[in-house]
Amino acid sequence: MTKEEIKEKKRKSQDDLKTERKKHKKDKKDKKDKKDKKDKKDKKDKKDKHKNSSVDSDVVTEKPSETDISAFYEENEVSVDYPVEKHIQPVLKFDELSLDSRIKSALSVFSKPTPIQSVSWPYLLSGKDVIGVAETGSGKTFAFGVPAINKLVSQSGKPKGVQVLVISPTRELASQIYDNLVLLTEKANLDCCCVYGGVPKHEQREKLKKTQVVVATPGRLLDLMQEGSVDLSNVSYLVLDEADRMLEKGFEEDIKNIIKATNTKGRQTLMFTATWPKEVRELASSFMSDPVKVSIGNRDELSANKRITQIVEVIDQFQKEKKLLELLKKYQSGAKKDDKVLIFALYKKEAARVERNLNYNGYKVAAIHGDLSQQQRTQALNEFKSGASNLLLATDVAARGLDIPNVKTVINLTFPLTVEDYVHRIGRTGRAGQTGTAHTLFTEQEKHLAGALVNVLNGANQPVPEELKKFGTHTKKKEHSAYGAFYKDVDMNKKPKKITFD
Ligand SMILES: Nc1ncnc2c1ncn2[C@@H]1O[C@H](COP(=O)(O)OP(=O)(O)OP(=O)(O)O)[C@@H](O)[C@H]1O
Repeated sequence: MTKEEIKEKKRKSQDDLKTERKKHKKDKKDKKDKKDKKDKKDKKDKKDKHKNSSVDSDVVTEKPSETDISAFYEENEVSVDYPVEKHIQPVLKFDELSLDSRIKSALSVFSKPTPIQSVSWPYLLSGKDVIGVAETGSGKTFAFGVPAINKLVSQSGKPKGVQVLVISPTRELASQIYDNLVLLTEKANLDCCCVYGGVPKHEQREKLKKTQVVVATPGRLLDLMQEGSVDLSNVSYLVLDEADRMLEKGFEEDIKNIIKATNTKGRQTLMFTATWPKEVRELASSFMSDPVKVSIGNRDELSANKRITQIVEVIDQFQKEKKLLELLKKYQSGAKKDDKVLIFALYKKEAARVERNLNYNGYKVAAIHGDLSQQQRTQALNEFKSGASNLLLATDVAARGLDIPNVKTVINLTFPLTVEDYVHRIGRTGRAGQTGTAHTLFTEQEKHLAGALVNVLNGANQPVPEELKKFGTHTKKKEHSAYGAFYKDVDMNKKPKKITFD
């Protein structure tokens, strides 16, 4: 090849490269334009979708403006999984809702509905089955509770038999839901009864004879059903609170047996939770009829409350208890000395050891775990709620649902067995619009959960420590949902052990 030919070839290949680059740039631009166009269209569709949603005149008395609704949907990242033509507009103020005046008066302590209440109430009041997914501490108890009691008071005459049943995974949570529902039933001259294990049955049997509303943990409820002390055949409003926990494989049979005993034809079924993993969705739908799924925030991915500052520290597991003492100094000294701190351990043996160690170091600590009697558990929780004690040590029995005022910090001394449990645990702070901090000690033992934790941190715009990234960011699929918060040793080869609620 002559020099000229070589030059010509070089020039040609440079031209080719230029054309290639130009083409690539153009493709990229086209792609971007296409995406922008699609985003614009999606946004428009979303707006139109809300415009198209109908007002159910029976449940909504006043119509909020379309602009208000669009702004509300966007601000709260509301998603309603239901055919557009069947959508019902949300209620943005209590006044917009057609509710019994006694129930309205019980709500007057609040200024307006929370987003999950705004969106789910119109569907619930018109008799629809609803799956409600919203962050921890966002008012889900009244979201399902208000329509339940309103349904009872709308009947002519005093309703007979148990008509509303709420199932909850722990005794403490059942008791808290009961405390909330009683605020409504008392006003409406109805009875509410709470049924859970660890306390004598006699009083519960007596109350069951005349109540219309029951809040229960599954174990004790089944026990009372088997001895014939409760008839669920009139239950026409059934709620699974912390629904994903209640649908885990180890609990499936108990829940099926309870649901079978309810009024299967005319029943309205509700599932509420802050985490809705794919694994439970199919089973959930088998108990529901044409459900509306309402989510607040982007809840298709596991996500934590964004008002919680999440700090994750990767440390050697033998350093954990020393580190805990440092953290308590950090979170409970000076101006913060009376701040409430909740510490999570994983196993009850671990909790008992840490409790001794904290007492030895001069901390007055209340504790809730499975080795304690129900009376001790209730007393510890009450002391922490009232502020008589500002340090509570708990296992995952306290991870879900508990609404304890002013918990400033959650410390995860040992990481839970699932990242869903992590989201629930840290959700004990930052409730009802407040902020909070979650400080988590992460060790190599939990490295298989690192990827999922990184996703949760990223999703809430929290810093991800380099040491955590080193464990790899792949997410391990949950192999069996029975290894939840109440499970002891995780051996993936073993058949899942049946977990019972009491
Ligand atoms: N409309 C409202 N406005 C302000 N606060 C409210 C409203 N409704 C309920 N709350 C309060 O918000 C707090 C949290 O409510 P709740 O315990 O029902 O949360 P949750 O969504 O069930 O949380 P979790 O997922 O942890 O179970 C409670 O103290 C409750 O009284």
